[in-house]
Amino acid sequence: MLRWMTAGESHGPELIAVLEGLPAGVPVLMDDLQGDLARRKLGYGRGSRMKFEQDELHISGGVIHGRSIGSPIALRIGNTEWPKWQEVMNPEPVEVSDASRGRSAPLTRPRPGHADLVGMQKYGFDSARPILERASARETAARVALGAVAKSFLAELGIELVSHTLSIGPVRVPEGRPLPRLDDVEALDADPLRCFDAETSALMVAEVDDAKKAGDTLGGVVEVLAYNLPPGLGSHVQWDRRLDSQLAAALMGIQAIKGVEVGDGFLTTTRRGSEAHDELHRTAQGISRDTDRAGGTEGGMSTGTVLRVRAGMKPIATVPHALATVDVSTGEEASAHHQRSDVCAVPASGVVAEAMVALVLANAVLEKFGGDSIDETSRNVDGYLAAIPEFLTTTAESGVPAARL
Ligand SMILES: Cc1cc2nc3c(=O)[nH]c(=O)nc-3n(C[C@H](O)[C@H](O)[C@H](O)COP(=O)(O)O)c2cc1C
Ligand SMILES: C=C(O[C@@H]1CC(C(=O)O)=C[C@@H](OP(=O)(O)O)[C@H]1O)C(=O)O
Repeated sequence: MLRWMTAGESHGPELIAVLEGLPAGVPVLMDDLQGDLARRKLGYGRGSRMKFEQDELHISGGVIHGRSIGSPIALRIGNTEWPKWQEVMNPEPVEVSDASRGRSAPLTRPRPGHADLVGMQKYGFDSARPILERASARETAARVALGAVAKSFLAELGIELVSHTLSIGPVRVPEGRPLPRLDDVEALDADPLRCFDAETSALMVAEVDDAKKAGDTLGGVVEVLAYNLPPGLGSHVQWDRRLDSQLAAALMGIQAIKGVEVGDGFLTTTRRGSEAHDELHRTAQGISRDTDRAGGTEGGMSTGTVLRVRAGMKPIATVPHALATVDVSTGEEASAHHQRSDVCAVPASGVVAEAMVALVLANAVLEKFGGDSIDETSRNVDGYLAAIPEFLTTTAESGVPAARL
């Protein structure tokens, strides 16, 4: 079983991440992890902090000479902005100097849509600072670094993940466009919105510009695809062993994600049964499906076709044209606090969603196949696949997916 956890505050000295249960022999390379951390900072519409803050990655445990050794992987991501925050966020009781006094002023005008108000009620604070520090999506850097490790494990087994942006606000990729594959990732990352359709991407840029000009923010939908999964990850026998339930929980666990769909999701509910499922056909290579409506799971198990999951992000809560709130220090109506923020962080959420899907899939692979070394896991996968009779095998190209929302 794979377990992971993160710690650290948005303006603290560093983020910490631990991944336990990874077999030995998995490549864990600084370049790969840094590469994904850099991808998470991409995207048109992000705020100024993405430009000046660096992710200072350290591998503190579990890796020797670029390969995992079976012990917990420990990662540390330093916040390069820490010097500015070390008085305000110091774990020791310290005197706050005049230079830091503005930053340490109590935040008493909670932002609707963020964790501020309910966090203050629940944890007994009269300032939103201790709440927003951990509620902030800065924490997703730690999860992306862990996800890069999980992706490396999956890649050793031939499993590949791609994430992309399907919509920003009302601007959507048109129905039916063939979806991106691993070869397209470089082009996707080069696109300002991580959208594979150039025409739609240009409209998305215009939408972000328009929202920014209006002092407003945007949400949208991202999709993660996983290619070359074996059939049978997850299980139908218990609610929490279903692969789709684990994917949904992991995606909903990303800040600001408010909906998850597997395959055609809610669209499926509008169809009749005769048009809702993926019919099976016999071919020379085994069993194939002409459609991919289910998105690669049936009965809570991977079917061996392409996995397709989507996550819907609400618009950023720190709206520059500040929302109405109540100042909790006076009880008076006020405008919510705002200094700076992203206009749109949907492309970054795609990279985070990819990391979360990678962690869930890596866990599901280990649950099914075990292995204390990557060679052992790999042998177990091969043995399982070889034992499936040819007439029951799902062909790799079954149900090639196309864009749908
Ligand atoms: C990558 C990413 C970047 C975000 N950037 C901001 C931001 O700059 N300002 C903001 O108010 N919220 C931002 N958010 C969203 C907040 O973290 C989120 O609204 C907050 O945690 C409350 O959402 P919840 O109700 O889903 O927890 C971002 C979310 C993600 C995933
Ligand atoms: C720091 C990151 O995202 C932050 C997520 C975030 C929020 O409220 O979630 C608010 C912003 O931080 P600040 O309020 O300091 O400008 C974003 O920059 C990051 O993604 O690395």
